[in-house]
Amino acid sequence: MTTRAPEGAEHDEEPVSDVDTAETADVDQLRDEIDWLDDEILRLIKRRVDVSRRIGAARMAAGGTRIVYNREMDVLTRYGELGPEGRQLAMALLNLGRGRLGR
Ligand SMILES: O=C(O)C(=O)C[C@]1(C(=O)O)C=C[C@@H](O)C=C1
Repeated sequence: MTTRAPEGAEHDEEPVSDVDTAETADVDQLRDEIDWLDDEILRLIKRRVDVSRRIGAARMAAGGTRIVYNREMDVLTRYGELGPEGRQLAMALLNLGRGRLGR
């Protein structure tokens, strides 16, 4: 069944036509995908933090430095593909890996 939106109806109101219903279904599906992606991203970030901390602990136990600047530059360059926000993201990841040691 197709109904028409009343004159002056706002777009963010309840769906009133088949088209609106289809768009809402699309958005719901896309949001499900975003939720799934965010879960995966979080899982991978936690894994990265763990691996980064293990490398740092092993290096320091061997008398090495906590930070390796050329490796950090590689990470920053890689995420720089996403522009300035990518570099911010890389810095956040590096800081998470440093944990308390880096504060
Ligand atoms: O690659 C390393 O040697 C690491 O210690 C990992 C890592 C990282 O999180 O990417 C963490 C700290 C270093 O300063 C550089 C890179």
